[in-house]
Amino acid sequence: MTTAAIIVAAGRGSRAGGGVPKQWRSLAGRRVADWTIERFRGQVDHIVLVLSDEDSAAWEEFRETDLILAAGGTDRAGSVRNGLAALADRNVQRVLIHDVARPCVTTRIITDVLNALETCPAAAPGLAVTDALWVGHEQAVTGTQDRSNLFAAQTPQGFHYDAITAAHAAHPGGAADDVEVARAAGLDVCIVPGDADNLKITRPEDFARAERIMGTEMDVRLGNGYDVHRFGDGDHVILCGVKVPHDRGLQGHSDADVGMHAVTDAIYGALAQGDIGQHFPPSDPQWKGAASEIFLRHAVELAGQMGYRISNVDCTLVCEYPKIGPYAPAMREKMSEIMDLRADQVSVKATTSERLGFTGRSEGIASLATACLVKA
Ligand SMILES: Nc1ccn([C@@H]2O[C@H](COP(=O)(O)OP(=O)(O)OP(=O)(O)O)[C@@H](O)[C@H]2O)c(=O)n1
Ligand SMILES: C[C@](O)(CO)[C@H](O)COP(=O)(O)O
Repeated sequence: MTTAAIIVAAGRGSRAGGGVPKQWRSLAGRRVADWTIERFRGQVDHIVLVLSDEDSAAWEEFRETDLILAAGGTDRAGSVRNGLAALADRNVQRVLIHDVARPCVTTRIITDVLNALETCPAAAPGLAVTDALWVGHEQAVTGTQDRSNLFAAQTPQGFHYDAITAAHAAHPGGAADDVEVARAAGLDVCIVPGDADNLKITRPEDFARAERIMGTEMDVRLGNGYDVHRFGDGDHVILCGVKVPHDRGLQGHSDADVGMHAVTDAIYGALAQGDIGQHFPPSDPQWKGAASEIFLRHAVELAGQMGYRISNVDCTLVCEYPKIGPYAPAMREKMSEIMDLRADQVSVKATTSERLGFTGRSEGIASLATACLVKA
């Protein structure tokens, strides 16, 4: 089952003011769009970002990433249609459509919408209206409105891809959201619980509220990892996923990738979920000679399941030889690919121990790592 998210980000944010469209303004240290994109990483297979032709710097920037880009339409629905078209050859079954202006969306909401799509052709978060509702005219109450069965609509709104694509193609226009488009095509829409914190930044004061939400929910975790492997016979070592020629090999039950083991343990540590030995016991013959990326992928998956995203990882290799510098870029690239991070979120560096101790005598290689995880 292939799942995609379409983040519509082509609006001008006229009600929010501020000189630049709201999605490019800063919120708790990052741009609104960066927060929103981050929320969907690890939750879906593809992310489409719909951008206005006016935002040329964003086109330049995001062209270099794994995001699929699509051009904005003249209204929100037009942007959604272009986002759907950008997925035409990706064999997508489920699609989530989300406002870039809702950066506080939670993993819980995304998961609930996806789970609801198992049984419903469409599903979306709604917030039951709790305030009394009035009808007003010229600052005077002219009537009241029964609030029972009323919901405030939120995003991401989720659909079966073929059904919502057909629904948009058939719709005459003017819909407030994709649920309205889906219902016009006869699709049943299930409501999952929304969240008051999943606000859409619309007016200038919404930035302060979103910052407060970000601030209160910010859960940052650090973990450290340390590992040592002894030199033995061989003509290469595997370090951070890269084969490095050397006149000795590293001994170990798996491929003895001391760097990747330290990074994996740092992630387990941040999650307070033990260490590699607990998850992949050395006594178990199935891990004999195993590629260490199996362990790292497991730790990353566990982080996602627990609702954390990896913000950055820093790994230090301690050895006199082999020289790490020439291989460090490939190591960063390999580990960033495994962890689904950008290369600038992964650091690999090395130091000697001035010929002191077991690393100084070239009896083995040690590695230390730190991982920073943030509640997604
Ligand atoms: N032509 C458009 C219009 C809107 N949107 C997106 O649709 C969402 C709707 O939220 P809204 O608050 O209406 O955004 P804006 O249209 O940017 O805001 P405003 O109406 O204040 O200009 C936003 O993510 C916006 O970027 C879009 O992708 N393409
Ligand atoms: C789709 C939406 O977020 C549902 O609440 C909303 O309708 C889009 O924003 P707008 O202010 O109605 O344009």
